[in-house]
Amino acid sequence: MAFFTHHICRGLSSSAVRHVVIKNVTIIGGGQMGAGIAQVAASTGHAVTLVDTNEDILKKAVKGIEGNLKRVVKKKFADKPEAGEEFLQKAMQNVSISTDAGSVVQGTDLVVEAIVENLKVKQDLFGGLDKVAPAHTIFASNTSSLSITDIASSTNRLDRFGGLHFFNPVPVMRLVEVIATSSTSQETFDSLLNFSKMLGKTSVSCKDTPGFIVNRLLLPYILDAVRMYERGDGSKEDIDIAMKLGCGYPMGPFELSDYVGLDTMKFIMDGWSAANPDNPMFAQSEVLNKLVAEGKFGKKTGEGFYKYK
Ligand SMILES: CCCCCCCCCCCCC[C@H](O)CC(=O)SCCNC(=O)CCNC(=O)[C@H](O)C(C)(C)COP(=O)(O)OP(=O)(O)OC[C@H]1O[C@@H](n2cnc3c(N)ncnc32)[C@H](O)[C@@H]1OP(=O)(O)O
Ligand SMILES: NC(=O)c1ccc[n+]([C@@H]2O[C@H](COP(=O)([O-])OP(=O)(O)OC[C@H]3O[C@@H](n4cnc5c(N)ncnc54)[C@H](O)[C@@H]3O)[C@@H](O)[C@H]2O)c1
Repeated sequence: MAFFTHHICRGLSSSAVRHVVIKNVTIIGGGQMGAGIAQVAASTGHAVTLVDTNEDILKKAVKGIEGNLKRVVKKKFADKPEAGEEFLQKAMQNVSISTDAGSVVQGTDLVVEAIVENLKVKQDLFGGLDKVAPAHTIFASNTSSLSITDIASSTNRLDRFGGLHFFNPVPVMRLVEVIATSSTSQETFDSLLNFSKMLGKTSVSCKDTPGFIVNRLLLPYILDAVRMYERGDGSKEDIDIAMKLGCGYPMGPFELSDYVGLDTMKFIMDGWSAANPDNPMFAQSEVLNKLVAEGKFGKKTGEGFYKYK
């Protein structure tokens, strides 16, 4: 059940701002990102329903969440095992799963979508949910590269629609980009900011511009690394080592691409290429296309630029 709260918003000189307090969250997509968002939301006291079309993926996601939380408990509650066990039980009790998004959104305050990076698929999902979700329910997409305005256009709740862009792995990465379109209401935006804060994340505000902040800068970097490799200017191993040791990045661009998922990378790349057909930066990458065609999506399939088996 949602309720509203008033608070004084810093920077808005004592104007009262309302936000929906989010308790019940539906997360759609039980892959890497959806499972990570579910883990963080459940362990911060939210009632979470994780939805996927594939039941096996949901079972795997729940197993993964439990495994990750056990690692957290072992570390954080090293000298308080009982409190750790209680934390784990409570967090796991907060997670339920479903393959029927339409039925579970009926009691939800927030839908966070983390499904495949495809505009039409996201629009179809939200268009359907818009017809059955309560009026107060806020919709948010975790898209990496698509326009939130375009995704929201399949609904009649443009004022209650925004972007929540999490980073992978969600339990570790501290940032959330909160995206407002020109139609997102202040109340929705404040609700999304507050939700990010409740998850323990630091948020930055972004306009609905391509790639928001992080990916607008990350995409040319990764693309340039791939072009260097394709030209034979450096091996992927050397480029990765160079960026880790030369810049202090935790992963090099090829390790990061494998970690994000080359299928997702290709969806992003194809979208930007279609939107900017004359920009040589977005010309097709033969190496990426070949790996994806071979089903080598990176860490999640056991092979991408590198082998993980
Ligand atoms: C290729 C063709 C070109 C195509 C062009 C398209 C380009 C598009 C570019 C955009 C991609 C966008 C993707 C997305 O929208 C945005 C992103 O998410 S970008 C990715 C951001 N993430 C990163 O940059 C991650 C960088 N890596 C790291 O920070 C670290 O390597 C790591 C993943 C945290 C792992 O750290 P390590 O030290 O190596 O390993 P440990 O195992 O010791 O872990 C440290 C610490 O973290 C905990 N942990 C690790 N993984 C998880 C997990 N999955 N869940 C929960 N916890 C995890 C682990 O337990 C350790 O905890 P501690 O013991 O320290 O408490
Ligand atoms: N991988 C990353 O590093 C990363 C980081 C930030 C944002 N994102 C974005 O998050 C989204 C998900 O990425 P991911 O890496 O978790 O992908 P993933 O492939 O790991 O998971 C996607 C899941 O969505 C499910 N799915 C597909 N269509 C569905 C539908 N209609 N209804 C319910 N479930 C459906 C699939 O079965 C799959 O389990 C994408 O939009 C991606 O761009 C990814």
